[in-house]
Amino acid sequence: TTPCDRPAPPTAGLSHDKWEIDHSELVLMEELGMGQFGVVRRGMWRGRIDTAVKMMKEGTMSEDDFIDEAKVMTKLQHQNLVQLYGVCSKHRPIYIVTEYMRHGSLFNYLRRTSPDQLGHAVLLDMCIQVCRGMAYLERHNYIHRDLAARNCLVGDENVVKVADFGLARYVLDDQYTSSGGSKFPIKWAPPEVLNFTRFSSKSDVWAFGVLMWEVFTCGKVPYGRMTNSEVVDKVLQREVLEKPKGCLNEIYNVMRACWGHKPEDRPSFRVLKDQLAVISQSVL
Ligand SMILES: CN(C)c1ccc2c(c1)CCN(c1cccc(-c3cc(Nc4ccc(C(=O)N5CCOCC5)cn4)c(=O)n(C)c3)c1CO)C2=O
Repeated sequence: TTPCDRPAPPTAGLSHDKWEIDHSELVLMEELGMGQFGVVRRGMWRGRIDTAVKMMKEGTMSEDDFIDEAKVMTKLQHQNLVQLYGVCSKHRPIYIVTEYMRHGSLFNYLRRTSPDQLGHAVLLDMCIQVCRGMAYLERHNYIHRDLAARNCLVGDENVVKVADFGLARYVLDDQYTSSGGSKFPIKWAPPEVLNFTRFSSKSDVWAFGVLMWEVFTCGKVPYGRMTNSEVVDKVLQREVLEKPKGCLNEIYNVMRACWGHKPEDRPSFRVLKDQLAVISQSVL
């Protein structure tokens, strides 16, 4: 009998775990930039699906731990999260294959897009989209650990999605992972992270407040040219970022709520989402 008549053996498909992508199904294209783990290129998957492919540079990532985590990450699905499609882990370098976002990072998009195209309604909507993605992660007890405009991506019609959530745990470069390191995201870190590297969804909320400041300044660098140790002193002395020029008081008040000194002083993303929706409907 032809094989298609016989029912597939129960093990069919299990050998190829569904998060495992076959190299032969990917056609690599132009470089998109350089990340924590090395080069990222655009890729075409199965002839028609636009993807971004991170090619893991040796020694940049704890690979086995990540491959275990990839199973969990592929299950995190939301319209404001950059979707992890899967990994090519059968040989080195490992590939991480995700959804492709045409306009690149939110930070660069804010800086290169003219101000008249970025009215306050658009800026607030971008913050609301990031907040929706983060509220989904919060609901799934998933901590980003490096939320910032540089780690969000922009698609068509000003769609914004949160990217690279949870990857900070797999970076091997201790200049990035230790709070004293030159690459640690000090300007997005709350007091309990500066003092004890105690990450939580409430430390993500602090970072979200800084991301809102980045958005409403159209891509300025928080605390300007201050050194990391100057920023640490300011934050521990409860000084916060100033109101962006022209920013509505209601919107700045939300940023300041995200910068509550203690984690319990800060709202959850769930509460933030509702607060931002009210502002969006009433004043804009
Ligand atoms: C540990 N943490 C927090 C990490 C780990 C790795 C990475 C990051 C953080 C963030 C940076 N990063 C990284 C590096 C390189 C690419 C991507 C990256 C870039 C994309 N898209 C684009 C599209 C266009 C352009 C572009 O060149 N332009 C210029 C012309 O006008 C349009 C925009 C750039 N990127 C994209 O879709 N993904 C999914 C990832 C990403 C994001 O993924 C990483 O790979």
